[in-house]
Amino acid sequence: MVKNFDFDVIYLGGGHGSFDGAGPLAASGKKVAVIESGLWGGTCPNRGCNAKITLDEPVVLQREIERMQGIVNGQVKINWSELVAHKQEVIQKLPDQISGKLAAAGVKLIQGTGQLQDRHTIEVDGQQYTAEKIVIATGLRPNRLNVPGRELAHDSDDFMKLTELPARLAIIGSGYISLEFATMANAAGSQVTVFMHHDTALRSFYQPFVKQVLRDLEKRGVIFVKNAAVQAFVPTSNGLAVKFGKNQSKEVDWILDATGRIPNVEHLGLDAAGVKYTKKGITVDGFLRTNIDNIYAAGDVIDKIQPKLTPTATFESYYLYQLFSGQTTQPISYPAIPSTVYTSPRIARVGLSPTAAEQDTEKFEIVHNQIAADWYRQVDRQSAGESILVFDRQHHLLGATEFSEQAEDAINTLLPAIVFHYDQQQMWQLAHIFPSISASAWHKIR
Ligand SMILES: Cc1cc2nc3c(=O)[nH]c(=O)nc-3n(C[C@H](O)[C@H](O)[C@H](O)COP(=O)(O)OP(=O)(O)OC[C@H]3O[C@@H](n4cnc5c(N)ncnc54)[C@H](O)[C@@H]3O)c2cc1C
Ligand SMILES: NC(=O)c1ccc[n+]([C@@H]2O[C@H](COP(=O)([O-])OP(=O)(O)OC[C@H]3O[C@@H](n4cnc5c(N)ncnc54)[C@H](O)[C@@H]3O)[C@@H](O)[C@H]2O)c1
Repeated sequence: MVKNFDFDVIYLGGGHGSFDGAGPLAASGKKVAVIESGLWGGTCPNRGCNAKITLDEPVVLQREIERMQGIVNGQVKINWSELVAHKQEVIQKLPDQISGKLAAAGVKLIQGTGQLQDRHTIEVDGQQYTAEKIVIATGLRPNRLNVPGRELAHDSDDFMKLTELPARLAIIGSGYISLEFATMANAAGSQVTVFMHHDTALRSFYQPFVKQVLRDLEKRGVIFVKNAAVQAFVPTSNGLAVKFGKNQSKEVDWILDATGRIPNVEHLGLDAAGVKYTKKGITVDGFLRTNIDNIYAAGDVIDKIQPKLTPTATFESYYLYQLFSGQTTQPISYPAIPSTVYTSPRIARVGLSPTAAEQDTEKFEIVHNQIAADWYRQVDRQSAGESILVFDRQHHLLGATEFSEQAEDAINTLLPAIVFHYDQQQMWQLAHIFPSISASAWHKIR
């Protein structure tokens, strides 16, 4: 007997993990609903990528003018409150644009907090909706360090709403958010202290490049406290104190807890529906299916080895659209997912890392390039920077890592060579606009 459901597919959560696939799925004729408790579009547009990159833009400008001193004169001073207002202007239309596009494709938008009642039913504000298939795409939320005074610390969302920049900023952790926000706050004039859990930062990036980024930030006045062992946050007459190490203390005005993000798996009714999860997220198979065969997951909430980033969430969402619309019956096959830390200079990477390639130098060719040796990077006087390219012995590009002002563009342009395994002949079929970052980057791989 075929049961009649309200929808073919309901997505729980309205971020990239759902909307990139939900729209095309509805447009293909399926009955689709998306439930969102907060802002349409989720983390990336509203309190992640788009918001952050807007705050970063004056840093890029400041650094370029710094390098061009003498040719242009004067320093750039960042007006933080104007910058935050500009960021708000840039991002405030995004939720309506995203929900508008979904509605136009035929998706039913349900605003509210959803909870599974059973394997086919989700309740939102007392109303029940049923679907043949359900996709959980509820993302992550900031971790809160479990120390006394934890309520005195804030998260990245709070930081991006600050209309006044704190004079003295403590950042706990040394991952993506810590290093990006330390870069911005330092450039805008804050005294920044980063409290590191261990003695390394950005552990998934190539460490010789990370060390150069840290050295540059140190020269600019950022203090890094290694193996900090943060114990507590306490109010003082003049601000707040971070208690760390053996009875050490640092007084600041504001504390950013950037100690990672944890999956939104609680209060979703996962147990009621029998869906398995761990503290790293929802467990799925190669079809992004949970142990309950009509319930799937997508985006950051999945327990996975792929980086929890927007390109991964988008790829998964699009894969589920293809699976649900019958365009594929195959398990998901992830491409090489690139990532960048938006420090200034940035570090970007994709594919096989130099560290992995160094383990077998017979098998791989590793090519180092100095950014300053590239005439195009001399145009804006880039002196810091390096790229490392990894090839197989037939000269197929397998991986690329770069530390430079435009590392994200250099890595992006090389993606097809890695994903489609181009040979020399194919590489020469691409005639890039000259001069450009793409032309520079491809010049080094052919
Ligand atoms: C500060 C910051 C900067 C970042 N910068 C980058 C970057 O530069 N590049 C990059 O690739 N990635 C970046 N990321 C990561 C990126 O934002 C995420 O990988 C991406 O947003 C994941 O999308 P998602 O759909 O899985 O989750 P989310 O976008 O988090 O969406 C999940 C949605 O589910 C909703 N939800 C949760 N529970 C319920 C419920 N019970 N009912 C209804 N709705 C619910 C939430 O409100 C949320 O809108 C950044 C993240 C942060 C925090
Ligand atoms: N450019 C980007 O793509 C970008 C930017 C920001 C965020 N993100 C995404 O958001 C996620 C979360 O970012 P994040 O920076 O919070 O996480 P992260 O995992 O990158 O870094 C967390 C940091 O907290 C530290 N830490 C953990 N426990 C600690 C403790 N007890 N004391 C001190 N330090 C401690 C870790 O050592 C690490 O340095 C990232 O993993 C990424 O998926 C991506």
